[in-house]
Amino acid sequence: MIDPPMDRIKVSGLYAITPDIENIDRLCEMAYHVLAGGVSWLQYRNKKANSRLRLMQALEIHLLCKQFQVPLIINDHMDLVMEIDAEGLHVGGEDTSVAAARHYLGRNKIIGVSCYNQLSHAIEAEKAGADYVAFGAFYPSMTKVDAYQAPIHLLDAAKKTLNIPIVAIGGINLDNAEALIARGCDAVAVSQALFSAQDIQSAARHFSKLFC
Ligand SMILES: Cc1ncc(COP(=O)(O)OP(=O)(O)O)c(N)n1
Ligand SMILES: Cc1nc(C(=O)O)sc1CCOP(=O)(O)O
Ligand SMILES: [Mg+2]
Repeated sequence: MIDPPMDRIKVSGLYAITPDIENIDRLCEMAYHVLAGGVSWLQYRNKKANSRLRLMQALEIHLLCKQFQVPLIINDHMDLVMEIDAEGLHVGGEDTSVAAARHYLGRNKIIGVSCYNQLSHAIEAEKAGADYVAFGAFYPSMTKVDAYQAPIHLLDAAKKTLNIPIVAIGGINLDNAEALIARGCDAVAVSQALFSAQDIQSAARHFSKLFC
């Protein structure tokens, strides 16, 4: 078993995931508001951008994250983590394996892993050196309409079994987040309910307060 470094900050609180937006200024404005609203972690995820746009957007967002001392996690693209020296990588079932990512990124980068509704997958991910695991989708998601569905009681079993932080994801909003937090997830990962909010900063503040 590979232990993740113990001195590393642990995933907790509100974990924002960027939407598929092309305009860099608009994306940065939105990212600024989630950061000012108190988000603890930010993931750069853009499933539509080409490699050039991804690099430009990730660089700009990383500058903002550094101002707020918020770790930036890159979705899918391991090379981009190294290219901009981001804090970590998130991988899913169709991405690089945890072992390969750890080998490439080394011990100082955070690696998060999607486990959908599979506790066994999470146990393997922890053994392989993941820093956190994500389960979902707990609610219907407009961002990922074909997501696997996860039952809320999965969090109880995950809490009892795993030693690394647990992130809940999928259709989470200000009305349903508390139920997941009460079940013991360490963080909630949210995209639409934050970035499509009329007042993004206020939405981020309200989500963040749920963890106080
Ligand atoms: C925190 C978090 N959890 C789950 C995912 C989903 O990852 P994946 O299954 O690889 O799907 P894509 O995001 O790549 O479409 C995530 N990105 N972040
Ligand atoms: C990227 C992603 N992964 C999911 C999973 O279940 O693994 S759900 C999801 C979308 C999260 O966005 P929203 O908060 O808008 O539902
Ligand atoms: Mg992925």
